[in-house]
Amino acid sequence: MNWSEICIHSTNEAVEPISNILHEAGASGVVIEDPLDLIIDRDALYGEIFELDAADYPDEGVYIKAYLPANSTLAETVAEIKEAVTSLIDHDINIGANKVTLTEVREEEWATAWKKYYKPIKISDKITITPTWEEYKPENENEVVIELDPGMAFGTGTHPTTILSIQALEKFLNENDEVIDVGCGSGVLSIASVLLGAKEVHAFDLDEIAVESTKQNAQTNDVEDKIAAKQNNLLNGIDRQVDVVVSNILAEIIVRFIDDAWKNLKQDGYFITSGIIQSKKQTVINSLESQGFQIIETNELNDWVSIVAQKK
Ligand SMILES: C[S@@+](CC[C@H](N)C(=O)[O-])C[C@H]1O[C@@H](n2cnc3c(N)ncnc32)[C@H](O)[C@@H]1O
Repeated sequence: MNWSEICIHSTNEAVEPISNILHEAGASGVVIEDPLDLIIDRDALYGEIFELDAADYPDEGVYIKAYLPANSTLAETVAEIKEAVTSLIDHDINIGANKVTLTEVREEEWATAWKKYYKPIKISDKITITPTWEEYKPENENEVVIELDPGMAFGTGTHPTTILSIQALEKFLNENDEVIDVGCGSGVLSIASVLLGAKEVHAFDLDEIAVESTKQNAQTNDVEDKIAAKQNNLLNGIDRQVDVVVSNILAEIIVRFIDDAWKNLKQDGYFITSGIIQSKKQTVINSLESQGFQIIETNELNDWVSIVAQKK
């Protein structure tokens, strides 16, 4: 089969909603080409070296690429994608240049195109994420290794927002904690929570494919007995008292369920949020504080921010 590579020139802020639009349109393996990846000292930060070619990257903004079957409905699919992306403006999301290009690619290129970016990555001193198809030998017996095949779900573990979330989990999660993961995607944060000592995790995602991916990846990592994954819209209808709520979703979505996160947390519990673009950081902090949360710390990677808040 022939495939077409769709490339959308947009902004960091629009990466997640556009990735969702592409997935919903049936695209496979979304690749983000962010020029900041060229500057960042990956070797020092995560012990991982990528072979990146500057020619693949825009001067400003990011390229979001995905692969669509080049069949008779391709033109309609691309038109729908363009319309959905443009309508993000109505949600106050900056879509930047919003230039869409289409290139035909051969099947072999498509199959490996996104995988070439996905290599074992050291998230912290303790945690390494490796794709299921790569051989990886832990450097020492304390290293926690998460094996992932995200398939069509978001969450290779390599995105800065996921890295920030895992680093916060490593710092604030205690042995035997109960955790809720809102917007679980591939299940990467749920699995990290269990491997860091959580007793049980309740993982929710609106997207059925993400729920399946979480279940599959939980099995691959032998933690399926500790992760209950379910389709759910944010925390609607959820009523439990946990130690940690973690959520890597856009700022616009986080502010919509801060009250539910508060209700579902024990006293002194932590709300770890990520997926927040720099310009929306203060909005999220203000909403958290007006709910009664105390901001414990904020962390930044590239243009992205994570916030750790505590129910006091
Ligand atoms: C940025 S991804 C994060 C995936 C993974 N947790 C990670 O850190 O890599 C956000 C996820 O939130 C999900 N999501 C978006 N809106 C949602 C909603 N209203 N309720 C539940 N999940 C939602 C998306 O389907 C997507 O899987």
